[in-house]
Amino acid sequence: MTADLVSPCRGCQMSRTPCRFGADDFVALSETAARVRLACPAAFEGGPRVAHGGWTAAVFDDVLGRFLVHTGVKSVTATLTVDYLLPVPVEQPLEIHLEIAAREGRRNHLTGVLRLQGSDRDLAVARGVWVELRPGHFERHQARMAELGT
Ligand SMILES: CCCCCCCC/C=C\CCCCCCCC(=O)SCCNC(=O)CCNC(=O)[C@H](O)C(C)(C)COP(=O)(O)OP(=O)(O)OC[C@H]1O[C@@H](n2cnc3c(N)ncnc32)[C@H](O)[C@@H]1OP(=O)(O)O
Repeated sequence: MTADLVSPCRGCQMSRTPCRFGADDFVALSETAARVRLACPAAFEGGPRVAHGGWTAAVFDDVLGRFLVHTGVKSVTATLTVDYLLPVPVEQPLEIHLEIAAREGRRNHLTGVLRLQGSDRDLAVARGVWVELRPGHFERHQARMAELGT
C-alpha cells in the first residue's frame, strides 16, 4: 500500500465538513501504520491553552477506528485506554503515529502516540481493542431501539 489519505468519519462525510477534531491530514504509511498531522481546535480548550482530555480521547478513538476501516476492517471500539503524560497545547502542530499492533480473530489491537510535531516527547499514548463487526450489527441495534419504542 502506498501513502494514501484516510477518509473522514461518517458524520463528517455526511455533513461535508472538515474533521471536527482537526484530523484531516491523515495518511496511511503501510498496511499497519499511519500518521496524522493535526491541531487541537480552540473550541476544545479544557484548561488555559490546554486541550480538554476528552478531545484527546475522542481523536484517538476517531483516527484509530478510521485507519482500521481504511484497511478494510469494519470495526467498532471495544476498549480504549489513554495515558495522559503531558498537557496538550491547543492550536499547535501535533502529530499522531498509530499502528495496528496485532490481530487475533475479530479483535484488533491498536496503539497511538500523540506528540508535538518535531518532538520525540510523548504527550499521550492510546491502546485499544477494535472488534470486527458481525453482519447485521446496525440492524440489531435498530431492532433493540425499536423494542424500546425509540
Ligand atoms: C460508530 C460506528 C463505526 C462503524 C464503522 C463502519 C463505517 C465506516 C465509516 C467511516 C469510518 C469511521 C470510523 C470512526 C471510528 C469511530 C469508532 C467508534 O467510536 S465505534 C463506536 C463505539 N463502540 C461501540 O459502539 C461498540 C459497542 N459494542 C458492541 O457493539 C459489542 O460489544 C462488540 C461489537 C464490540 C462486540 O460484540 P459482538 O457480539 O459482535 O462480539 P462478541 O462475540 O461479544 O466479541 C467478539 C470478540 O471481541 C472480543 N471483545 C468484545 N468486547 C471486548 C472488550 N471489551 N475487550 C476485549 N475484547 C472484547 C470478544 O472476546 C470476542 O473475541 P473472540 O472472537 O472470542 O476472540
